[in-house]
Amino acid sequence: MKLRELLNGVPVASCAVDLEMEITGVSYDSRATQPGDLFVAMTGYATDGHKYIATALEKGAAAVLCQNLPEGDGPYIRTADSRRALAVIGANWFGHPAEEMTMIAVTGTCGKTTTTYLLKAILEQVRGAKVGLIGTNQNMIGQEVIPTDRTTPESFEVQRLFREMADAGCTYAVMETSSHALCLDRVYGVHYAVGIFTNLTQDHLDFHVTMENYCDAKAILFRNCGVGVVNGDDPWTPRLLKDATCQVRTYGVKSEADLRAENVVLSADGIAFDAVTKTERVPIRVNIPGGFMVYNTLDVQGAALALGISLKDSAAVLAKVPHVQGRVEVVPTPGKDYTILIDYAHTPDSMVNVLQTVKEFAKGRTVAVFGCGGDRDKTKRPRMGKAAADWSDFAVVTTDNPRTEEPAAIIRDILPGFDGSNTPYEVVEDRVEAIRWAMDHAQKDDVIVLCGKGHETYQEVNHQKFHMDEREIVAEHLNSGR
Ligand SMILES: CC(=O)N[C@H]1[C@@H](OP(=O)(O)OP(=O)(O)OC[C@H]2O[C@@H](n3ccc(=O)[nH]c3=O)[C@H](O)[C@@H]2O)O[C@H](CO)[C@@H](O)[C@@H]1O[C@H](C)C(=O)N[C@@H](C)C(=O)N[C@H](CCC(=O)O)C(=O)O
Ligand SMILES: Nc1ncnc2c1ncn2[C@@H]1O[C@H](COP(=O)(O)OP(=O)(O)OP(=O)(O)O)[C@@H](O)[C@H]1O
Ligand SMILES: N[C@H](CCC[C@H](N)C(=O)O)C(=O)O
Ligand SMILES: [Mg+2]
Repeated sequence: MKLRELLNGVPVASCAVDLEMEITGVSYDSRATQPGDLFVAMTGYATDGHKYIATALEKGAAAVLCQNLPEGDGPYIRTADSRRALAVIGANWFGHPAEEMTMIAVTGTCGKTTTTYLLKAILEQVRGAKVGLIGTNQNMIGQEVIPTDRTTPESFEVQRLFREMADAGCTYAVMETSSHALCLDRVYGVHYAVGIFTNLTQDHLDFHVTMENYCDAKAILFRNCGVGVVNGDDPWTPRLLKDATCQVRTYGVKSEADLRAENVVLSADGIAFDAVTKTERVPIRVNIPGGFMVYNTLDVQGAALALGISLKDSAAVLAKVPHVQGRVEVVPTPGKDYTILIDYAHTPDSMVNVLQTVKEFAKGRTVAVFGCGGDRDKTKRPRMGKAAADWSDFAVVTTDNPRTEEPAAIIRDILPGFDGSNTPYEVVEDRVEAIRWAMDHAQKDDVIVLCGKGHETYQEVNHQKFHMDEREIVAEHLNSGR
């Protein structure tokens, strides 16, 4: 593609390159640069892409787009914001694939992954559509699974995925847009037909610093969508919508929302309620337990309504939808008189939610096995400790993904959450041993909740991922005769 076409829409401050030059690829990481590429240098949080301009040129980059011009002459193009430019370049390179599909984005602290799966099922079954999905567990093109490392990939990869989806015949793309993604322009320039807001509770304050900033990052979505389907019960919603440019449809249980849940019945194996709008009342049943699932169901049905799908049609799909991997997932424990659940609760609010749900229905004790991620918001650690202290009968405090931190130091941050509580706990640093410990000490009718890892089948230590699948650990321990 000609450089001129690739830079269409990118504000260029200075340019020392012939714009008619043919560019054969785009890279933003010098380790992946190929001859003929446009290398985009971005200032980062760990390092600065500008430091790698020389390496990229040595590897054959044809031109460099940057924010700060290096000294001396070179094939340099300067722009004010290279991260934002990368998003525009991605859309140009892949031929604006998002414009070929109906785009739906989900943001919020909890419930994004769950919401995307439920909505994908509805679009497939009601519309008979092929649907693309981008999110934490995996990316999908119809039923084809593409593994992922992050909730929302870098802008260029997002655009690549959109292209693959559109070429494969997807007419809808449903995606999670994390607050990092919105803040770091990973979806800059993408216009969504529908944007969904689930809720806002504490997470990622290492990055956003304040809850207000965190909310304002999520708010970006509502300046880039046609209809905003938002949680009317969430205290952050008014701030979220302050500068919104979309139509707004609210859902909720407590508020006078456009779509409401009435007569809510929670049980150990699911939820039921009446979905109520101004004009109709439709009974809903979903076989996934948890009070929070009422909200996840309402936001999905609100989005489906905005896309022209009736409550009755979405209800029929929701009645049969399977659980989402790693979200309130039951692990088989044949022959045992206790239950084990895997759940992705890794924030204070999600821990309260899942433990509260379990406590309501468990005949025996609710046992929480949990740790906290390293290189993430440290202030959520004691609050996750408090969630376990408040909502479990016994806790096993262990490791999550320590990343570059000392596991013992992370655990030290968690334990003050138990101050003033009578809830007993045991510290077992090694997560495999912690799971075995909980199983060995299980009492009749206990429900052991393995919090935090959900679908993850690895543990990340010092930039390296080691295989660790909680389902396998449980099965192996049972097979070992314990
Ligand atoms: C805080 C954050 O999100 N950082 C992301 C950001 O990194 P960064 O800008 O700090 O990059 P950097 O490492 O400083 O490097 C700067 C530039 O130099 C380049 N470089 C670097 C080294 C080199 O040898 N050559 C080179 O060219 C890098 O490619 C980059 O372009 O851009 C990088 C490129 O896309 C991402 O890999 C990186 O994600 C890191 C790994 C990360 O952990 N992100 C997490 C926090 C995240 O994004 N999480 C959200 C939320 C999850 C949820 O709640 O669901 C997500 O969407 O997954
Ligand atoms: N609507 C909700 N409100 C509060 N907690 C929820 C809600 N939905 C799910 N949860 C809890 O949060 C956990 C994560 O759910 P899910 O993966 O759907 O959220 P997410 O927003 O995609 O998370 P992430 O930020 O990691 O991508 C679940 O395992 C459950 O414990
Ligand atoms: N998307 C979240 C996932 C956290 C999962 C948990 N297992 C952890 O490592 O803290 C994050 O990157 O903060
Ligand atoms: Mg997710």
